[in-house]
Amino acid sequence: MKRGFLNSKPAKDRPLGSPVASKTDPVLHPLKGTVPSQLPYATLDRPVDVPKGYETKLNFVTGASGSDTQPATAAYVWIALPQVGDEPDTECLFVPETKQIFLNTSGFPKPLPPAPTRPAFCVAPSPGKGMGLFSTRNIKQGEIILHERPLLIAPVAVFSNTPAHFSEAQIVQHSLNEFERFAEVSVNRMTPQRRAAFMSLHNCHTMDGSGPIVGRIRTNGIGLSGLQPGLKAKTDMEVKMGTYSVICDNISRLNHSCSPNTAPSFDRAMLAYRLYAVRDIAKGEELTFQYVNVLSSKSERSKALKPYDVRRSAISGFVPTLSAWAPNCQLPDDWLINKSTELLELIEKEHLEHLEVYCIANHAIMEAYICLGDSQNASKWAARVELLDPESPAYAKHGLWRMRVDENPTGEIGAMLKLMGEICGPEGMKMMDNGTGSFMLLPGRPSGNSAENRCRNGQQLTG
Ligand SMILES: C[S@@+](CC[C@H](N)C(=O)[O-])C[C@H]1O[C@@H](n2cnc3c(N)ncnc32)[C@H](O)[C@@H]1O
Repeated sequence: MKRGFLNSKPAKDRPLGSPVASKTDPVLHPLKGTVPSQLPYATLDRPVDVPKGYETKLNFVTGASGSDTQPATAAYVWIALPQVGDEPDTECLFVPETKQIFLNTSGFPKPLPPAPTRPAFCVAPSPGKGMGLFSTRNIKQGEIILHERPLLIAPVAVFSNTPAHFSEAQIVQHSLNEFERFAEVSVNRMTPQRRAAFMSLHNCHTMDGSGPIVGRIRTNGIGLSGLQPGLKAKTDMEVKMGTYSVICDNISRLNHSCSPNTAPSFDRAMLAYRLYAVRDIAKGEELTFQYVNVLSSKSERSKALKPYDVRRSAISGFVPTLSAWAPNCQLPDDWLINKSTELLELIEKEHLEHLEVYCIANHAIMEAYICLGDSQNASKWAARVELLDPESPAYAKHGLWRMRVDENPTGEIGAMLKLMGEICGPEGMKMMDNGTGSFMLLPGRPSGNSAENRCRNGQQLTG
């Protein structure tokens, strides 16, 4: 693709992946960030309405070789490489220049070496870190531990054609949605086993607007740069255009260490990673590699690692508030239940059930069911906080009873919340609430000392 070629097209027709965005064109908004973990987080609670003509069409034609898939407005190609005998292939979402780089690499396609009869590693749980890789024998410094052909190589971001009136949050969400659609094509092209392996990878981007595939790319992608030499990168954005994320079944299971014992090196001709030991490793030791520059200062390292701590950031960044949802008819009826359930799962994964927000999330689900007039489910959740019988007349007397489903709720608090919602609108409610849920003390809501207010059945919840 010639530099500037795509710029001559009207913005509306411009395909994704145009490497150079015209300075005068305000409608193309690339994702920011150089590595997947630095992509921005979306903050919208509902889907972005994309006006007609702005969703990129994925109308494919099959390439001459029958092996690659190409949209009619080709800015990206979906191709399986390197196609050596019965060996596994990597699904690649490439700009055409990147595909060419691989095809032109001397020695490409180079077969993988025969797999050892007894692998030097295994995948096993690593306390506090999810899964990890461990050595199954003593490994000498410099020894190759494994060769691995990736499951997927995808750009760190795709360009999306975005209406000029979109807010920053809408741009981010729209870009994430478009990235998800593009990456989904690659995942659908995988063999069932490789797709299952991809989907079983860890995803810590579950609450930031990323779809399930982009979330996994962002969690597990290893950065690979310099794959677009046709473009002499002058700007940060152009550098990013040649940067890809590589997602592997095994190597992506490596956890981070600031004193790692392995390093991966990418062999372009083989289209595979080689993982080698950087020092002697004892049998049973966890294999680690560095996610960040280990020679940077402690504060720089912790800043760079922050996105990997997304579970904790997500937990600290969200309090499920009844007032943010109950009077807001733009949010779906199951919004608070889903958000609180996701939060509970994160808290349980991090073993942080002692936090007050754990109690609050349980409570929020119970209250949401009360607002929906569902005493059966409210009771299930109430059992964790207050042990109510679903037949209890207490429900009908509850101040929030059916406030989401009745035009004129009988409960005092429900009626008041509804009225406030009508007067202030969703934005006004958000401002009052200030994201804390504290502007109004609802019946039974835990407050004050978190230790004293722990759910009575906390033990049962974590089991
Ligand atoms: C690429 S995955 C590594 C494999 C992952 N542990 C798994 O279960 O599949 C990255 C995620 O692993 C976890 N992780 C990696 N290194 C860690 C460390 N040193 N301490 C705690 N968690 C870590 C974080 O949740 C991070 O988002």
